[in-house]
Amino acid sequence: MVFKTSQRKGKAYSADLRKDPLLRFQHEWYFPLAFFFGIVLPWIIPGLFWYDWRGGFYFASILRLTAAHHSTFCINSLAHYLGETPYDDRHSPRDHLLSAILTMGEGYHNFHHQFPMDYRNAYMWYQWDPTKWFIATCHYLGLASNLRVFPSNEIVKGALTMKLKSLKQIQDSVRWPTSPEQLPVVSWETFQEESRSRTLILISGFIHDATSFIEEHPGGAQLLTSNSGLDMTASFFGGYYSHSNAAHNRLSMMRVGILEGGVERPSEHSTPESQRLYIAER
Ligand code: HEM
Repeated sequence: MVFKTSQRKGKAYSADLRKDPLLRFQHEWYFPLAFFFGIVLPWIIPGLFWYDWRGGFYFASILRLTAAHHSTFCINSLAHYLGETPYDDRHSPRDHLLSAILTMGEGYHNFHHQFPMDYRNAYMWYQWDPTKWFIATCHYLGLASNLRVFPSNEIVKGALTMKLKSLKQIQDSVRWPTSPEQLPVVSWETFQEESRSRTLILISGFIHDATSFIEEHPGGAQLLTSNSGLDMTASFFGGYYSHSNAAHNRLSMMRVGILEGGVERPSEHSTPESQRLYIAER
């Protein structure tokens, strides 16, 4: 089972998925399961309970499947065609109310790509995606949990109780990245030592503490933990995977220090010969 990232280099770490017996079962039996649950089951339920075999086949099975597929396909066509790109114009996803409704939750697509963890799917309350309103309501009623919201869950709760906070309060609740002047300059030795007890990743001369992000990393925990104490600048910028602007924003909030000299120091044991061998092995 290989989970490959589309059009970009690098593979997501998927050992955890491969270990899950339910996922393995689904992967191995994908086509029979899709046929049974997508076509047969919705067809036979109206037939067995209401003796409506034709209605079950045409409406519950085929029409429902067609509508579900078309709304899914809208994400890759309409949601990348209609509307504006207010959060990032480097990529093609766009924000539009029509596609927000048709795609059932992915519609404010530009926002969604920039802030994938934010289930509101837009910044201002009047832009909120209809299906995300549903999720937010469930969350507020205690029926959905463990949702991560940027900038803060409180804003969703406030809006739902019709007590919208002022823009000033919203701005205050956002966690801004630490500015370089506030960060300590750290020696290579200290960086190495500290990276043994927590996950510290060096990117563009900044040391980032990714410990609290490990479980959330879409590329897998292992790519962070096994690279603690290393300079991952090239990997982060496309050598392994070209991260989105959203990822760059997340990264800037994890800064804990600046490396003295800015770049990884070559190991004292590193010789031109050993470097050649290392490259050949990989
Ligand atoms: C603290 C540093 C890092 C942060 C904050 C971070 C954040 C993210 C985020 C937000 C994504 C989702 C896609 C996107 O928005 O681009 C992502 C995906 C990914 N990251 Fe990272 N990342 C970090 C370090 C790394 C490193 C060092 C590697 C590789 C050695 C890596 C490999 C990947 C891969 C392969 C994916 C794609 C997963 C997939 O969708 O299949 N990341 N990362």
